[in-house]
Amino acid sequence: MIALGCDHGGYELKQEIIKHLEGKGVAYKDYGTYTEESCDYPVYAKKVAEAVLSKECELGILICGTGIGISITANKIKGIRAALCHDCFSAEATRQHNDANILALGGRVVGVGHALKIVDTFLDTPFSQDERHIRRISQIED
Ligand SMILES: O=C[C@H](O)[C@H](O)[C@H](O)COP(=O)(O)O
Repeated sequence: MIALGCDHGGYELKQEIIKHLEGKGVAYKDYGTYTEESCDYPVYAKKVAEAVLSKECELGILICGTGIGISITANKIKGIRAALCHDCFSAEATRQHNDANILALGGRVVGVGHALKIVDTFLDTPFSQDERHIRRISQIED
C-alpha cells in the first residue's frame, strides 16, 4: 500500500499519480488534501509519515508546489527518510542507498510524464541491504 499526500500545489500531480497507480493495479491510500483549495502542507506530511511509520503503508509519496516544504516537514519525524527527487537517478539511488521511505515531488517543478517515471523508479527499486548503507542509515537514526 502506498500512502499519498499533498497540499494544493501538489493536488493536480497527485491526481495524475492516482490514475497511474490505478492503471498499474498498485494499491494506495490518499491522505488528502482532496481539493485545490489552499491548505498547509505540514498537515499532510504528518499523515503520510504516520501511515509509513505504523507500517499501514510501506512507502509514501508527498507532493507540494516544490516538494521542499513537505519533505522538510516529513524529515522532522524520526524514522522518516523523505527524498525530494526530480530525476530517476536520484529516485533509484535514494532507495538503494538511503532506503528512503517517502518520495517528495514538486507539482510546480516537474512535468507529469517525468514525475510518473520517477514514481515508478522509486517504487520499483529495493534497498540494497548493503552493510555500508545500513551503517549510515543507523547513524541517521542515532
Ligand atoms: O514548500 C512549500 C510548497 O511548495 C507549497 O506548496 C507552497 O509554498 C504553496 O504556495 P502558495 O500558498 O503560494 O500556493
